[in-house]
Amino acid sequence: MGKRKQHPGQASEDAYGQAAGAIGALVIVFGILAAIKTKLGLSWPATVLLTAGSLVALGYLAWRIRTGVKRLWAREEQPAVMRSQEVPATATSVAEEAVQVVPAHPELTAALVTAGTIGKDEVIRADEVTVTAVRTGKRYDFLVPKGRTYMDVEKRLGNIAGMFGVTRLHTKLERSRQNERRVQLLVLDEPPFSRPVPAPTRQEIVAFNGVPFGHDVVGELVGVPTFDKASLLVGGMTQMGKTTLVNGLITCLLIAYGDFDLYLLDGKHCGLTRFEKIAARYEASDDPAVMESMLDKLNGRVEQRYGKIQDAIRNRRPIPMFKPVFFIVDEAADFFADNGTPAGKERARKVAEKARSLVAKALESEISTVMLTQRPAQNAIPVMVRDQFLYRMCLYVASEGTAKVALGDTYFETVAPISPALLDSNIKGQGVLFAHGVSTLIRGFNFTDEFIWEVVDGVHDRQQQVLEQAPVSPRKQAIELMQSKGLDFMSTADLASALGITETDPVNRGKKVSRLLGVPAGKGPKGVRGYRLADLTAALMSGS
Ligand SMILES: Nc1ncnc2c1ncn2[C@@H]1O[C@H](COP(=O)(O)OP(=O)(O)OP(=O)(O)O)[C@@H](O)[C@H]1O
Repeated sequence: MGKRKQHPGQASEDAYGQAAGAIGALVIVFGILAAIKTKLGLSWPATVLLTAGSLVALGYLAWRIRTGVKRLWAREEQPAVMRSQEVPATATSVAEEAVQVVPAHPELTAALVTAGTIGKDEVIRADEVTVTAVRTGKRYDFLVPKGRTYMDVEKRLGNIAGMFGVTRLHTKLERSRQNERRVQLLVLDEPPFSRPVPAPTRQEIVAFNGVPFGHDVVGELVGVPTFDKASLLVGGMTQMGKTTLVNGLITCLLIAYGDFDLYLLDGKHCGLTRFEKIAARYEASDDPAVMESMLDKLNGRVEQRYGKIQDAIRNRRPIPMFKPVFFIVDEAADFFADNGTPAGKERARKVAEKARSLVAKALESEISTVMLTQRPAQNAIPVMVRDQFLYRMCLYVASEGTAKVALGDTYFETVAPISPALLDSNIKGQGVLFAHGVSTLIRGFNFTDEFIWEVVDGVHDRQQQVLEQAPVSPRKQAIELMQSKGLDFMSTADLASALGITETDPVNRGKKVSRLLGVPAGKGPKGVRGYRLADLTAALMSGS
């Protein structure tokens, strides 16, 4: 915008106006001073000085009032401005303070970051870590960062073990029931089971919640909550402790379950002999025909039990409780092998199918199978049988491939697997128990003979009491007769005459005897039809 041009006449007029205004103002000032002089009676210099001083003082007062009011206004507007500037500064200082007050746990943070369990920008807070010294190592109790869970640690347990300078075998992980972020990690400072742990007492076994299989790496009892609806396959190379483990397991079952029917097939001939006295049937044999006959017997019991379950459902009654039955086979692989002949192959096929059926049907009928094999080769136990086992255990084997035979083909894809090939083969009886998707390193019990005999004798005495107290019946009569004669087996013809059956036709006579005894006949030595003492006793004891 340009300046407006001024007219020359207008400038002289302005000067004239301003001079007139100045003369007017001087006259007014002179008048005011004269009035003050007259009023106060002062000399002219004093009047001028006093008036000038008063005007300066008034000006200063006005300036103070003005700046005071300005400051007041400014203070009212200030907080909003301050807040926007101060908030980030305050948050930063709190965060800095937190980092300073709660430092990261250096060992765990470094181990978990490098193992890939937590991110590089995450930490394990030192105030959320407790480290306790245990007998054989250290137990770390800590919380993983928010947004992570126990599973993140479990998935990388092998890598974490490596960060601690040990192997997966040296670690044990436990989760909390209260908090998904809580982790209890045990890190052993020496190989597992380097020191022997004494076998548990009867009281400790009774107090255990379930059936104990062995000790874990810190010497605590480990097992399964129940053997109902479950079966177990145990693999491991020769002389690794399978038979000792299963002897311990039977002893614990006798204590935990009290009473059950035990069917033992001792392919090793002397591995399970201690329990013969109380077994419903004990066979020391590696003949597949013997296995088949036991499977027939047990599958018969399964059918009987299923019949009772169906009956109960049809008649809207509660499902009956059955006496537990355990079928334990040592050196099981021998029974699935064939001798190369067509007949041998056919028998092997039938044995495999019957074993599969038994293990599969055990779920509802309370008949559990335990099989041991020292030959965990791919085809030693048919896949259709292997796949049915709920619980798996593998002692030392030379390779991961053989471990898969016992633990399952997909075992090494499970969470935190333990490789049985890494076990120290000099420490007998240790193995990986895989139950309900969790792997635990355990060492089976090595009970003294005295302890096992004491448990067996206790069970035998109880069995005899039940027999004595049973009401008189043809079955009881047959048992007493066979016991008095010291016989394990009696032909149908002999039993018929002892029970007063005069029928001469063998078929009708057989039917009558079977009806009286409530047990189907079987074949004895030399193919003679008749009854086993063990079968009659088992039927009397179980009331079936
Ligand atoms: N938990 C254990 N503690 C101490 N020693 C044990 C343990 N388990 C097994 N042993 C010892 O290891 C040896 C082999 O045990 P066992 O006979 O049970 O092995 P196995 O695997 O059944 O052998 P095989 O397959 O050759 O029949 C035995 O001398 C036994 O005393």
